[in-house]
Amino acid sequence: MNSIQIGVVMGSSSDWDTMQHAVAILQQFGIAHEAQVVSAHRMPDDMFRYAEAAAGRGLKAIIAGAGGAAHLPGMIAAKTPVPVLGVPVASRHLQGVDSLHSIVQMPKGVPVATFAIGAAGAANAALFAVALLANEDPALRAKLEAFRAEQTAAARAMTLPPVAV
Ligand SMILES: Nc1c(C(=O)O)ncn1[C@@H]1O[C@H](COP(=O)(O)O)[C@@H](O)[C@H]1O
Repeated sequence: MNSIQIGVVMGSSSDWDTMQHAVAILQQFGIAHEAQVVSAHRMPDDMFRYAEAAAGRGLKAIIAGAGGAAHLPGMIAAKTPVPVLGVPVASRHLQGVDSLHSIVQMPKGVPVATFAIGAAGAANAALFAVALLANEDPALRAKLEAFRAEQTAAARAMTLPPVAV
């Protein structure tokens, strides 16, 4: 069995609607991954254990999504040298601007690569992880290039409706 390469964690099961878009991309590219709830606020000891074990387990990157006071990606980054890709989940009251600011404003020395708010950000975090892995994997690089080519073809095929005014 392939060892797990990418960890996907999120602060709550309520983040799954967003974070499943990252997992869907990893599945599409056949990347061995895991997905689970890990909260810095609600289960800090578990979060520490997850982050401390990540490098030894061979994880190549961790995609961490959280909403509101989104400390999870930054706290994981504080405890592991494994690259952390942060996904701001849209929050109920501030639409995810709070999540974005919480994740992106890391102090110098502890980076979190921060993506857009919501599903597109989650998908892009996974595509970025695929691109990292593809540096060392020519077959995966070819799959990524095919994905891009399909996307280009779809964009070129776009047409616009007639003017409606
Ligand atoms: N931001 C964090 C963390 C954390 O950063 O450790 N743990 C949970 N949460 C966030 O709280 C929001 C509401 O969670 P609930 O829906 O469970 O109340 C979620 O978006 C979650 O990511």
